[in-house]
Amino acid sequence: MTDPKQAALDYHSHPIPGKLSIELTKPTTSAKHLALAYSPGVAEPCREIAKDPENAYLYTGKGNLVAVISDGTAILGLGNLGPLASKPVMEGKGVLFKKFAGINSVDIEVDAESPQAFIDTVARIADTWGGINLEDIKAPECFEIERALVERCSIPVFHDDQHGTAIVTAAGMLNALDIAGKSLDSARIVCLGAGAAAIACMKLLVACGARAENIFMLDRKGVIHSGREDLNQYKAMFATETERRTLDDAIDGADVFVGLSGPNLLSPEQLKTMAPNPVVFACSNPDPEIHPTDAKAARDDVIIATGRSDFPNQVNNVLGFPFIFRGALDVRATGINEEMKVAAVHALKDLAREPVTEEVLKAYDIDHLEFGRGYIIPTPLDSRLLDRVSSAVAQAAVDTGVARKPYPAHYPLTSVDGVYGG
Ligand SMILES: NC(=O)C1=CN([C@@H]2O[C@H](COP(=O)(O)OP(=O)(O)OC[C@H]3O[C@@H](n4cnc5c(N)ncnc54)[C@H](OP(=O)(O)O)[C@@H]3O)[C@@H](O)[C@H]2O)C=CC1
Ligand SMILES: CC(=O)C(=O)O
Ligand SMILES: [Mg+2]
Repeated sequence: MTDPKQAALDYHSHPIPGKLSIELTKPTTSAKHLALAYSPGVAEPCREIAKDPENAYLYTGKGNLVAVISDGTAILGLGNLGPLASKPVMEGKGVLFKKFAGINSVDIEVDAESPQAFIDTVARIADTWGGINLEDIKAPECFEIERALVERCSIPVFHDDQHGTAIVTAAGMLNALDIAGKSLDSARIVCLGAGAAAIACMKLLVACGARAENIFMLDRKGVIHSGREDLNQYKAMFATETERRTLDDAIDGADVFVGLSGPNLLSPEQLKTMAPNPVVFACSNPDPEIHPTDAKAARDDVIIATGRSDFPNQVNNVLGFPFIFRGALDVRATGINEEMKVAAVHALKDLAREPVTEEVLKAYDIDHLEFGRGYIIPTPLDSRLLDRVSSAVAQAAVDTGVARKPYPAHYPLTSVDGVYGG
């Protein structure tokens, strides 16, 4: 059997290093072409953009170009390995942008000595892009970084680990609880992790109907409760009045576990103490808080999801960011607001309830898949996502007044070949 570690390294290094390259969109075979592409022809669009910056959307790739920017401080669940070590993940996000939504991207790994240095670096290059996807930046710094960049930039700035993850988690959670015969407004929720992804997920679950008083959030020191004096302002929003202190205390009787922390932190014994039909989203990458095989061995009524592509129920922001940016770029939205996020939640949730296509069955080499315990959320290889999520996001942008262009005439999108319309 192929060693998975070696297979992953080979995939990244052969036949050429890396996962992305840049293609040309114009002919370049003659001197005439070169005189248009470069000197002297290139001066004409330069003059037009100098007259009106909006012309950059007409004469350059800006409108379909997203920067994937990280400082490498929270690479998946691997921690702070520095900017360069984050490059394979950032290239990976670029692969997903292109494959699933036809969006070009460039990854940028910033070696910044402070959050302010990072903000200034990104703000100075912001006009180059149609949007900025911030990635794998640790909490609490990520919150101020995103806030400052949203304020300084006139294009969508979106911290994927916060909002992409939250959107997909909320969609999967609404479906999973429905299947379990429970509802978000009465579910008792344990969230292990209190960082970028965890805080955003719990905020969006509350916006979708969960009760803040029903949520126990934990960091490395245990339950975030009102008696703690070491909480930053983001954790403090989830401080509860409780005597529970440890994961053992919090998980007892809980309906839901959301893991956005690190590997192997939920034991089968702890899972056994949860309420009937527990919903477990063990979303740490690459290694979940509990392995699905161990979870199912511990109890057969569990509905389990992970962030990985090699198990059913992949709750991962790959289902969000490509299509959210597609919709936002196509109406030239100035930002990605709460209404656009909620629209994406419902588009994802609803698509999972439709019959699965042959294309998906083939891609996953299975005969059958239907809405239920083993299928709570669409798979990333479902090509209907492009239309469903992008159009919902674009419509919400138009409806809420952040779109600078009308709802796209070339929608619905049936494939990435159609993203330029025409
Ligand atoms: N499936 C998906 O789509 C996504 C999954 N994730 C996963 O979520 C995890 C966190 O990512 P992110 O939020 O970006 O990172 P952050 O660095 O912002 O947050 C990490 C959080 O995890 C907590 N944590 C770490 N180890 C433990 C532990 N042993 N016990 C309790 N809490 C712990 C930290 O606690 P403290 O505050 O005390 O340091 C911190 O609150 C990663 O594993 C990542 O792969 C993230 C985004 C998307
Ligand atoms: C999926 C992702 O973005 C993460 O684990 O950080
Ligand atoms: Mg990430």
